[in-house]
Amino acid sequence: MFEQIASASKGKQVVMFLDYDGTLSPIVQDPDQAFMSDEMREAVKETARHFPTAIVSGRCRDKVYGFVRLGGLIYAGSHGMDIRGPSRSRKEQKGGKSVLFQPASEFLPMIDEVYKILLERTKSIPGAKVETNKFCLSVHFRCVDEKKWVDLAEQVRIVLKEYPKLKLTHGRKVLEIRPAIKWDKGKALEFLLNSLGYANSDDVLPVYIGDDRTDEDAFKLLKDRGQGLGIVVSKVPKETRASYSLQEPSEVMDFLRRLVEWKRNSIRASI
Ligand SMILES: O=P(O)(O)OC[C@H]1O[C@H](O[C@H]2O[C@H](CO)[C@@H](O)[C@H](O)[C@H]2O)[C@H](O)[C@@H](O)[C@@H]1O
Repeated sequence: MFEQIASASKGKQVVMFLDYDGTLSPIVQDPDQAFMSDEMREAVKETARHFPTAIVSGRCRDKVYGFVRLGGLIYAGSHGMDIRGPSRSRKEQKGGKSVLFQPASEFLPMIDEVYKILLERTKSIPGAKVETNKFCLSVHFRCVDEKKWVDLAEQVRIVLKEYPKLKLTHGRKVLEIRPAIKWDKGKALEFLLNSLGYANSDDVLPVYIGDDRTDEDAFKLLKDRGQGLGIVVSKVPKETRASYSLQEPSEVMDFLRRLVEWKRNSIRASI
């Protein structure tokens, strides 16, 4: 797989897009403890030194930055609804100037309201956890007894009936609530490519690595563009629009290291 990707990227600018949970950090029971290893941080840091790199997460931007703790990267939180991205002007980009893009900002009061209601509604279900990700909410059931999953989903459904402008999606043992706007990780990827100046460029190779259903929107975008590569992180074969797969975050780390090494060698060879 690596050789195929390296050969596809010859003469092209690789732009790296990385999901966080399950891709850079292993899945753990407590979402607040999903730390990334120092080795992975180093691999991401080196990746960002060699290629434009963005973290695209369901978490809110501040939270995912709190886990990654690296400058020089683009951060897109809340499934791409909270982007601190590069300025469109090359001059400003060089000066490190960034711009905020938040297409769902009008939903903030509604999301806050629903967060409070869900906290109240789910507090009697042991193990249930409601997490706010600024423009989105996550209702976790990883630590809920399987017999109670239906009850929890029903509580969420009842609440959302009153909020038709919000929609429900599913992730890894999590129900995700977000504004029903046409915006997802795929749109965020496209937005970032445009912001980086690669809107209609043939000599760019976006690479997106992710493990969850919301990452499929980004894999689809790449397929539809006929440009770039999706890499799904999964231990088991699953239906996906990604072209390649890695089994777990440690393999993602090895892949990033190899890519950096390959880039260094190609720079050396060209001198
Ligand atoms: O887009 P991502 O960066 O992958 O974020 C998706 C969700 O990830 C987190 O939940 C998942 O990881 C947790 C920690 O390993 C795990 O406990 C949980 O079961 C997983 O669903 C995060 O907590 C969510 O808010 C994100 O939406």
